[in-house]
Amino acid sequence: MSVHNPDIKRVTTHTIQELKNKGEKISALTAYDFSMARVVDAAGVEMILVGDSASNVMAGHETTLPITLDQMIYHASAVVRGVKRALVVVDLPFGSYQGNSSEALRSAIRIMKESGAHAVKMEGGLEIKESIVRILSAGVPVMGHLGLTPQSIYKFGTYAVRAKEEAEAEKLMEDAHMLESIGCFGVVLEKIPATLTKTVSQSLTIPTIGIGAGPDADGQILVIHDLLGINNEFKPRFLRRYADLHTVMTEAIAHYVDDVKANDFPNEKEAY
Ligand SMILES: Nc1nc(=O)c2c([nH]1)NC[C@@H]1CN(c3ccc(C(=O)N[C@@H](CCC(=O)O)C(=O)O)cc3)CN21
Ligand SMILES: CC(C)C(=O)C(=O)O
Ligand SMILES: [Mg+2]
Repeated sequence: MSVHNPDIKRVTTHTIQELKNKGEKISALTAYDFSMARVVDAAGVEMILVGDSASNVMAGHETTLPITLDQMIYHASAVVRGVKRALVVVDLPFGSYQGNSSEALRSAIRIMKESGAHAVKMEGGLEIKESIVRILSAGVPVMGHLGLTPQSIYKFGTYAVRAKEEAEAEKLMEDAHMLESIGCFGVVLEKIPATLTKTVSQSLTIPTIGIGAGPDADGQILVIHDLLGINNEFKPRFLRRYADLHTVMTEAIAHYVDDVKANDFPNEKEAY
């Protein structure tokens, strides 16, 4: 296996748009730390999202709501130091942009200034239009996020598929067009019917990045720990596991424990 498009030196929002224009799918994954970001970047992924899923995956919270702006900046700055090629996008966390557009702008600027990331992502449509406009006006690229928006989990109550009903599907389509018209460079579509993803992706010029949204998004994203099978509890139907690192890691660690107990580690060569 080799890295795709080795000629691309640095992926920008324009590169992502060009991939859609020429019909090449966009690959994206999350990362939350330096070491993981280095691996993900070197393997050829075009976009790395420092997701607020760090709240679940890194900190063990039930939802994405508790993670703070300072914590997102800590994760994002570590990721940026590990990335040479991919576009680095950072989730604005819950509470850092919903209040008003001035607060949203301040949060986005803090992320850009303190982490060195290239863009931010925000959940929602019309409700947050003014905030997105302000951030875009400051020259910060923004990615939208529609469908299942985990920061609103307590409004919806479940992580079930979104926009199955006609009215919700129409609202999503309107929001997607609004995001494109104000200048967002892309939009994440999470857990919506595959047919709706196809319709939205074909009618937008900007790229869509799907998760649990079927094969017709312009790109795909997964949480890196899910893809690698580090997590063995999270098993939604949309997830494909490409490795069983949970087993690999558990066996390696158990082996180390055995060796320590047996006085086998360290040996003579491993001592000074
Ligand atoms: N590890 C991880 N992976 C993710 O993809 C992820 C996070 N964390 N945290 C933030 C959000 C939350 N996401 C979610 C959460 C649940 C489902 C889900 O489908 N859960 C169950 C129950 C769904 C239901 O209530 O019907 C499933 O089996 O599908 C999907 C995406 C996606 N994001
Ligand atoms: C699942 C992706 C799209 C996300 O928003 C996250 O990881 O926080
Ligand atoms: Mg997120």
